[in-house]
Amino acid sequence: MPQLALGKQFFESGEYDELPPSARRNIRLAMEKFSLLTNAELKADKGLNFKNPKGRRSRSIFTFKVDNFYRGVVLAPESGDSYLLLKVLPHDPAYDWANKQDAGVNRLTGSVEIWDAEGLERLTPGLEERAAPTAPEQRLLARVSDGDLTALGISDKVLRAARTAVDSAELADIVPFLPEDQAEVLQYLAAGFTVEEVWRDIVAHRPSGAVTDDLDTAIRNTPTRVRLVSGLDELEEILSQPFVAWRTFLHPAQRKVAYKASYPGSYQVTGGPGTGKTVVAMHRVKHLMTYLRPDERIWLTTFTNTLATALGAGIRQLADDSAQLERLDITTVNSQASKVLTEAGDGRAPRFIADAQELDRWRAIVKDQGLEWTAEFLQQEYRHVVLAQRLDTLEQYQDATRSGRGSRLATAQRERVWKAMAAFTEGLDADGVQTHLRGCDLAARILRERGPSFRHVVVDEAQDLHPAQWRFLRAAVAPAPDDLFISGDPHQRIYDAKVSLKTLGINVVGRSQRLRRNYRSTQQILTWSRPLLDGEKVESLADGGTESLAGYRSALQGPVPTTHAADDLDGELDALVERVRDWIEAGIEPSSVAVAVRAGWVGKKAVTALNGAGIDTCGLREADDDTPGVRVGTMHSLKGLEFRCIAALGVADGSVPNPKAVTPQEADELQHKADMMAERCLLFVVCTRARDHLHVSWHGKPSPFLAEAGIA
Ligand SMILES: Nc1ncnc2c1ncn2[C@@H]1O[C@H](COP(=O)(O)OP(=O)(O)OP(=O)(O)O)[C@@H](O)[C@H]1O
Repeated sequence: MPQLALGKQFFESGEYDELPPSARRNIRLAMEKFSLLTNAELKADKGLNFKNPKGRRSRSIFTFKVDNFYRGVVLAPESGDSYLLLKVLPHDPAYDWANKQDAGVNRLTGSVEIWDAEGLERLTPGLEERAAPTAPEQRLLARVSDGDLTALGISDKVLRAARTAVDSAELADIVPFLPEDQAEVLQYLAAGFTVEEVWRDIVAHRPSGAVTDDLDTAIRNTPTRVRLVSGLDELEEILSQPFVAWRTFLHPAQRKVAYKASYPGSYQVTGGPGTGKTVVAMHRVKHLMTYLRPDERIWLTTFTNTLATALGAGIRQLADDSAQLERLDITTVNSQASKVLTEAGDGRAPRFIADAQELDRWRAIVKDQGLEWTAEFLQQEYRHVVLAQRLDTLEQYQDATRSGRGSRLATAQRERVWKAMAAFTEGLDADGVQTHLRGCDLAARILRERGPSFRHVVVDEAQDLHPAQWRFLRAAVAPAPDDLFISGDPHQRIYDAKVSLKTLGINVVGRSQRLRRNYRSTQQILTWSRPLLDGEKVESLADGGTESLAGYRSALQGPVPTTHAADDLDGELDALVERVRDWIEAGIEPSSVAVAVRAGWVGKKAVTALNGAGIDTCGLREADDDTPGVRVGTMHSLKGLEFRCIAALGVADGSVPNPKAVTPQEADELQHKADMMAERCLLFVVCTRARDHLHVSWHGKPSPFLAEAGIA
């Protein structure tokens, strides 16, 4: 029985979803024939019109007729009866693509490799010429011997091209032409990893099978890039859903984490922006759902409602068993806490106040009690000391270490601060309102009494959770194998939330994995954005250590981000309109473009300017997938999202960092540093939301973050 298979290239191109229904139907019919006929019969079939392209590099790559306009490209090894569908393209591009590709077997893992051999061969002599003035021992991979490269699965032709690279940027030039696994090894070596580390962290995790020259065996050996199809029913099911590569092709590091049978306790996955942490969290949910016992439930949680909605949509693409899905709750931490408070109270949901209203209350208390501290100071003291450590009495507060706070408070002062705290909470209770964090604290206390409600909790965007929220999470699930699965990135901490998970009863020591491959943004966007955080100490998610972006890279290529220094706001808005118009005229959907601003009033100006130029816009928070128009929103509202194009507007001195969000150095040195770091991370988060294009602008002096990064 022939083995049908779909290649990652076929999913990735996204072109299948765009094909007319008649072409899609014909692809299904062709695949049906593949499943019925022998290799020889297929090649003789008139309807399919199997053709080996004239300039082909591989004897096993064929094109076949889908209809008068489209042709499919398939790998059909002579040695067997497997058919790997690689692409469906219009007639000429299909031949062009098929002509350039070669197929081989990775000498280390036995997996099938398809690469742009024409491009690689065409480029290599020119690269050698370019590299000639640089002595071989000064080139990028000089410290790695040919033997080691070969042992890591690098083939001779790739080795020859890789040896020409003098720096990572030059290596990036050839990456798009290389077999994926080999490119990955070279990128890690280029990032400074040793041969042993690459072996241990990358190569050893790859699925491997018998290494033969036989492409038929190799196709079956490649689960990370090939989806084997068991029969026509399964094919029908796959082709009837929209194509999303992450659903099928996990990186070995992602698969290992998501589908490990069980962890003896909590587990943590970290990684830079776009490394697929959310994808892994969703696959983990799928895995856990399969093993759920009757009466058990899973809670998948994240930071904002927008992200929770996106998680819901993602999970439904991944798992379609409605009985399983009914046992999954997807809510933010705050709304789950609200649910617990509602159930425990009189059935009415608590009324939450926003940060600005909270600050107004603190201002009133400062005035009433004639205090020497600012409202901001008291708000932070309440959040970072009192709520963080769950202090209930003055005695506890007097004894508390105020780590992270840069100002000292004497005993008498603490007494006065405590009086302010009491006035604050009494005021909330008297008015029947609640802050979200206090709500989480109360909900955690209720659950500790009542007992946990979930068997597993999976947390995404964990870096911004406050200790009170962590206590609620801890109380929601009993300590047990696979209790908490945590995913987050400390480089994206934009709300100054630091926790020691261990002291909260969550232990991930020895149970964590860092992901390094970015699937979202081009390497150019990563290379541009990384210096924003270079040299900064980024505290890890769990316990005091530090986290780094070592080895963080992307296989995607695109244009270098652009900057624009304008004389005034009007000039900056003109440049924004021009850039957005260029993107749209190049065929990018307006809804895939986002404009990020630090201050709301700048957003309004951007909307007026874009609308005035005939470009529709819509507020980021109000938009759903179907709302047309360019998205405009605050930098914070971009958290966790992604867009093909991002324009960051107003990245100027005096706006980024936003002085209102930064405690003055003289008021509290440590808090000042923490606030600055959160603002720095915010800019990093915004830049790394972009998939293809990034545009950053300012007028007046550029943001000091850009200046320090050597960008402006
Ligand atoms: N194995 C994969 N194959 C293809 N695409 C992937 C894979 N893993 C992730 N992606 C894609 O990469 C993008 C980023 O993934 P995801 O949102 O999970 O990353 P993240 O680490 O949670 O990002 P961030 O921390 O920046 O919010 C998404 O478009 C996702 O579909």
